[in-house]
Amino acid sequence: MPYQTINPFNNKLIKEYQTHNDQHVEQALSAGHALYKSDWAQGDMQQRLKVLHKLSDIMSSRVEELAKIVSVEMGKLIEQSRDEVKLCAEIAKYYADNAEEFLKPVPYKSSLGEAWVEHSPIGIIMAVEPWNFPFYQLMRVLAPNLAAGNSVIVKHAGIVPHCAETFEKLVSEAGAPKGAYTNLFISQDQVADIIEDDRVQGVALTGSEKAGAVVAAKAASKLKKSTLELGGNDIFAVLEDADIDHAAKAGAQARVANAGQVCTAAKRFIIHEKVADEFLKKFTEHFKALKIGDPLDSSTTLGPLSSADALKTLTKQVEQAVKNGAKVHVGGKAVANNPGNFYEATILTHITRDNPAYFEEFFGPVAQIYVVKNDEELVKLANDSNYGLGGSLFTKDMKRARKLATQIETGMLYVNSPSDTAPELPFGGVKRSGFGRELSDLGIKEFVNQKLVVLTAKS
Ligand SMILES: NC(=O)c1ccc[n+]([C@@H]2O[C@H](COP(=O)([O-])OP(=O)(O)OC[C@H]3O[C@@H](n4cnc5c(N)ncnc54)[C@H](O)[C@@H]3O)[C@@H](O)[C@H]2O)c1
Ligand SMILES: O=CCCC(=O)O
Repeated sequence: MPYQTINPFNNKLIKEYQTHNDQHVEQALSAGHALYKSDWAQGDMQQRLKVLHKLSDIMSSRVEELAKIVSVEMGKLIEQSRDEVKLCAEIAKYYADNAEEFLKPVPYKSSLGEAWVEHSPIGIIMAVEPWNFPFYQLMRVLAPNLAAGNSVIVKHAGIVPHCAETFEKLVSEAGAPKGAYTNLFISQDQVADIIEDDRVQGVALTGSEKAGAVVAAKAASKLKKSTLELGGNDIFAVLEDADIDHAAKAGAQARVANAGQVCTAAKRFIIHEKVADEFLKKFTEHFKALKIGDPLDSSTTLGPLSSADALKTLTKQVEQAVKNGAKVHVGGKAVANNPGNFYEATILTHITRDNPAYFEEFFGPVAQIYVVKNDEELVKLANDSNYGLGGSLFTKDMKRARKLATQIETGMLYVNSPSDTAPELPFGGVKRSGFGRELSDLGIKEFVNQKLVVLTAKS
């Protein structure tokens, strides 16, 4: 697998990276394991939290430089890249400030004696990460695991090596010792070898269903725990009492942010029939007003897809959807005569259940519109999905919103806002969107030994 930086705005190759061989892999495993056995991991956690504080400060002070690396490498609009870097700094600070509280021993009342559960590190965690948030995905794994005392080895996506290398340098500059965080430019076979190694005790993957199934199966074959953050086909439901101006604007943003390449992007718009025409009209206006261009130009509102392959996949998906009866309301093809990976902001209607598009995740600026008569139909359609990641719901009736939120089968649901993320909120899904949680107190407890100690009456 090549590791290359190609600017998606013009498809110019910027740099190719040398891959790591098995000797490099062994060095990473030895360093990570030695660190896990050392006072760094087993001793006072303050030394680790200090590194996270420093990492947060470094990222906060270098937002512009880091954001530019993201935008050039995978095409994210510069303002969104800045937000990603700031979010990383917030996550590092959040765990620096809260990890001690999260990992303090928890007492249990028991007739057997004084009992508590303490939290200790377990060893090396192998992380496999995607390109769509090339710093944030790394921070979601690094921050809680560094705080907990686990060593992290990362295989990032082949199209974001500059981000991968830069993040490793940032962690090192913040004072993390050798072995705390190692980036490897390796193949899928090497990932499998690492997962097999006894020094590795956990596997975290964010990416596609296909990659998740392979990597989790490998982890399971060696009886190792994994967390999977996979794809989504999130709903964006608009009820008849919603503020339609607000919903249409938020919906457009929720579909096209990061050029639509977000796991929790709004993908299936489910609109109550009484407001469907009004919503579609306003939503379409927002799509038509989008301006494609250089992600580094702050007036651009729709950037390129991350790679030529991503553009090819999305183009095929829309063609296939149309062949199976979907109607193109607006957009519907790659932007003509452009050297970059641009796809038109697209709205599809008339998608029936026998259309493959009904169950597929479209990783790009393509919205699907469905119209329903009532809440029962809404819930049925929302839950008729193999995925269950996030979703959002627009209504003024909070009683109805609470009821619907409970009925919809997802790991996350936002009312009157697009899906969002924050260090203190658990992130993850159900069904084929994966299992386990990142961020918050739940995220830091995925890869720790929750060890019971009992001082019995005989002690
Ligand atoms: N739930 C979440 O938090 C979340 C976040 C971001 C992206 N995603 C999902 O990720 C997908 C898009 O990302 P992608 O196209 O880069 O996904 P991908 O699965 O192709 O790649 C993700 C990572 O897995 C690696 N990989 C792929 N197959 C592998 C294998 N067999 N063994 C080892 N490593 C392997 C890739 O090289 C990359 O590093 C979408 O489905 C999106 O919804 C989910
Ligand atoms: O693509 C997945 C991550 C998106 C998010 O955390 O907001």
